[in-house]
Amino acid sequence: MSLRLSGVSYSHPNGQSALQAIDLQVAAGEQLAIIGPSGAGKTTLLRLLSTSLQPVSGTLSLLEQQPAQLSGRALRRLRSRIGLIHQSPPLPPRQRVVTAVLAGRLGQWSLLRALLSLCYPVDAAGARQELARLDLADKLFQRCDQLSGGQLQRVGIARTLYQQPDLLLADEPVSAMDPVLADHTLGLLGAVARERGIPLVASLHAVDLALRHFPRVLGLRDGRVLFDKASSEVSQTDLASLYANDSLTSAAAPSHPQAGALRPGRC
Ligand SMILES: Nc1ncnc2c1ncn2[C@@H]1O[C@H](COP(=O)(O)OP(=O)(O)OP(=O)(O)O)[C@@H](O)[C@H]1O
Repeated sequence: MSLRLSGVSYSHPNGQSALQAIDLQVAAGEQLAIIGPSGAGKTTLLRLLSTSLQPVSGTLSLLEQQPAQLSGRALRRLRSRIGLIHQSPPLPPRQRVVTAVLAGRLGQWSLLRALLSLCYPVDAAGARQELARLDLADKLFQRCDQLSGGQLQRVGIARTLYQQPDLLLADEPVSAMDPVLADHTLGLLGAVARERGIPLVASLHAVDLALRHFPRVLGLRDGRVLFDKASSEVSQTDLASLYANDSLTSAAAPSHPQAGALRPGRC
């Protein structure tokens, strides 16, 4: 099993609980979308899976290793095998796109090669190839601060694909893209994961994209798994329960008599 969580809980340092008793298993080659309302814990879960956070309780196993038990060096090696696509990629504004993409392999290169790559692109052809798959080859030598939000998101994706990870994670990877690009990009991520036989786990706000591109969907609400099933089995009732917002519904109730239609079980 590529990824296994047993009874995993996480609270932020200020005491805010974000995840409670999560059980989850994802096998090599599986593709899972995480959906749920704002604040449900989707980003927190992905940060645990990328080892940037540690569970406060429960056990987490990634690529057959338990991050909590690894030495600093072994943890760095594990991290170099996990690719996380960020909603807003943390790219230095003045950095050239080619350098940003090549940085995907910094964790795998020798110190000398990594330093060289920061000064001079050691594999511009490789970076161009990844960018071309995202229709961005013409931006190879442009600066990151000269790109749109959707273009930056694609540079972040090219960087993670260039990394060639064994576990592919994505946090709202297409939130800044138009519908056609979003569809193309999710199709590409799915195809890459399939070709390489690696797991893909992505959080998405666009439920239609999650259901269309992912065979399995996990609904997260208030830090708990509400459902985890084949996308073909996700019902309108599941979605109504997942996204029910009692405070918005009751706030709207006095002036909008129809607001009751938003309540679970009425859709
Ligand atoms: N750094 C932090 N410190 C304290 N609480 C946090 C922090 N980051 C997130 N939280 C809280 O943890 C919970 C889960 O947040 P998380 O960002 O994982 O949700 P999300 O499902 O990704 O939301 P969104 O869809 O809005 O991005 C929320 O209650 C949030 O307020």
